[in-house]
Amino acid sequence: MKFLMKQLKSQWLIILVLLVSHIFRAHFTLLLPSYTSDLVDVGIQNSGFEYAVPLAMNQDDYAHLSPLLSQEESETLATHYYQDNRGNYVLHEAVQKDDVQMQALQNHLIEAMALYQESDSLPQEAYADRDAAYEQLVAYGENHVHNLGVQTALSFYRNAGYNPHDIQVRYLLVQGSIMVGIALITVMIEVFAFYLSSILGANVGKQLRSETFDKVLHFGETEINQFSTASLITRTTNDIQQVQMTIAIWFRGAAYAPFLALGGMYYVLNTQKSMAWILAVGVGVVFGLIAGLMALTMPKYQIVQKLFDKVNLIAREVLTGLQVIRAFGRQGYETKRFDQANEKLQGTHLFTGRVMSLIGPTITLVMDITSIFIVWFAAQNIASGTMQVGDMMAYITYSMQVMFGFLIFAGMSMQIPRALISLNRVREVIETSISIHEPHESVVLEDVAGVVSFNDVSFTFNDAEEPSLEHIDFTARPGETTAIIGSTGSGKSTILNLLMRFHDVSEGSITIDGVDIRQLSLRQLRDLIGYVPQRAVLFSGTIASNIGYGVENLSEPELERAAQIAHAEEFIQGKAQGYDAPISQGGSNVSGGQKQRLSIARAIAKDPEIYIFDDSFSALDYRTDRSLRQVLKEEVSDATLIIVAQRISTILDADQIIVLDEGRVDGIGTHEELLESSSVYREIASSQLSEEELAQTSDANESEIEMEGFDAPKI
Ligand SMILES: Nc1ncnc2c1ncn2[C@@H]1O[C@H](COP(=O)(O)OP(=O)(O)OP(=O)(O)O)[C@@H](O)[C@H]1O
Repeated sequence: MKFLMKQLKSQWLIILVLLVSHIFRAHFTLLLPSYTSDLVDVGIQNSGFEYAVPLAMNQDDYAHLSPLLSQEESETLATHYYQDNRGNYVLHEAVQKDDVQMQALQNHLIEAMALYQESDSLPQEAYADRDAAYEQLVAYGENHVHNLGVQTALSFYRNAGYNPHDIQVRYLLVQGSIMVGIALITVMIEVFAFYLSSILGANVGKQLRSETFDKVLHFGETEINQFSTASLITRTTNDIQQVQMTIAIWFRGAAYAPFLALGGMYYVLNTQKSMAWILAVGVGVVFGLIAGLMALTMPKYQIVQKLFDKVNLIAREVLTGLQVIRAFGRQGYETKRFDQANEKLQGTHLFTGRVMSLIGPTITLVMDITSIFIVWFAAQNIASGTMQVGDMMAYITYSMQVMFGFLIFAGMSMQIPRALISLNRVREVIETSISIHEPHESVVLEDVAGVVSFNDVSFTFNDAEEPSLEHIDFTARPGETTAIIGSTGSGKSTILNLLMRFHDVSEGSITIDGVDIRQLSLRQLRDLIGYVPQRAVLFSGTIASNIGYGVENLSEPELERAAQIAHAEEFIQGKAQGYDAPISQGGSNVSGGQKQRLSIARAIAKDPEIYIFDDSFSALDYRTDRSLRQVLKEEVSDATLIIVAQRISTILDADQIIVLDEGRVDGIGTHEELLESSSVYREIASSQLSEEELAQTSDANESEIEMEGFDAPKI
């Protein structure tokens, strides 16, 4: 939650505007039912007559009304009406158009106007005792009194020779236009709120994506392994998408619902308090239903996310290993494995889907039953004169809006736990503490020579029990080639990864020109090194963009030089577009050897002080391997070369060879020295070279095993 708040904090302005627009939207939405009520009660039932005030009356009616009027009321009539040429008493236009004056006049005349309707049924004595008679009328409710008054005004108007139809049409038109206006404003606010909530979701999504991406870019191997690449991809895509969608939907609907529900309740309580219990029961039942559904589905939603991970994992594994699966004829097995995971996911989805499909009809039923109760009790109130038909209609609408508000709020809030699971997965990535730290105060190396020293270095992986490297001690000097050889899993790549600070040493230290690499900024350390990984990685773009990846604005001659040294020029020139030939994602449109050459050219283009090659030559044929190293040595004669290799022929001419055996140094020396001193080295050498070659190489005459007739390219 704290994390969510932090993400939302930066969006406070959008949230504020959204909430304000929701308040306006609820306000306008809640205005409509009372207009509908007026349309029925005034517009239809009372022919558009809003006030119990005669707009006009003939002399007879005036005479009949007079005995019911007090002295003061008679004076009021006299001042507000004038006599037209037919002798009718007509209300002044200005008063007719002024609601305040009409209301005041109505307050003044209502008693007489209401009693007038009843005058035929009232005994003469009661007629004379106006107060007592009026009290009898009020007992039926104010609505009843008002209706009687309006009926009097209406009949006076007719008797005076006017047609009330015009007034009714005018009233319906005005009210209708206002209602259309309100509806339009509501729609506009709604569209605006939709737009804002989408922006809000998209902003938070973008924020999370860039925070995750930035974080992952700083991850060391340890953190990558902790999450796995597949999971990191799901977290940056699917999980963030889930959070983004929930935020957009929640702020669009759920944030609006309380305003609608509370506003509706206010109107309900203001109209008919006595019937509020029906609504309370309805809302209670809706809440009970939703709580029950949540209890049923929520645990399943948690499972869905995990099952989704599983399906993702299998899908990724299958897609990346498609060739192997086909080669080993394991399609059937993989299909079954995928189907199992997929069916589990489908089963869980079906369960939640079925439960959710119940929600609509059940809630509609509850709402309908509530409406029936409202109509039942309202009918009694209408009969007793305390309520009008239009009021009942408005009451039903308000009640439905209240229930709907609660429903939307609860229904949409059900999405939150799901989104929180996703948000938590994203938070884990963003809040992971990175094991490789920048130094507090970095040392800046100048005039770097490139002397790399491993000083009694040991290293244990986080999740491993045994150390992968123990007491590694050697120095690689500029102008020299240091080779590292050893069996699979002996720790060769780990040594290079420690030098790149993909991991930090557990014990001992690694220095460059005597400075601990942990004191150098990561930027400077990695700028000093040209790294060629074991598996060449290319990026989508062109050949030129891949070679120039580590350098800004690489000049054309530099680009060509790097390609020449890496022996990539020939195949580049063979392409119609040359250096501008496209490279597809992951370099899938070039061969393994070509990929490796481009990867080597990329390191050379950086012109670094230290080169590290992690078994980078094994994808090259023997000839190219030899020639490339020869040219490289000539061209970058001042640099420190560290080469990890599996092939003895690759390292025969190295100035020093470090033999690794199960994470320990078994021997350091030249080829000839090691043949003498290291049994491990001898074993590797004898497994790869013939007796003859061994004898030759031990005479330090490696050139004799060179391929004949091969010329290195001229640089
Ligand atoms: N992320 C890891 N977590 C735990 N152990 C690891 C991890 N990566 C490598 N190891 C272990 O560390 C040891 C050294 O691995 P490393 O990759 O350095 O060997 P290598 O000599 O480069 O092997 P190869 O020649 O096959 O590439 C191995 O025993 C390996 O199982």
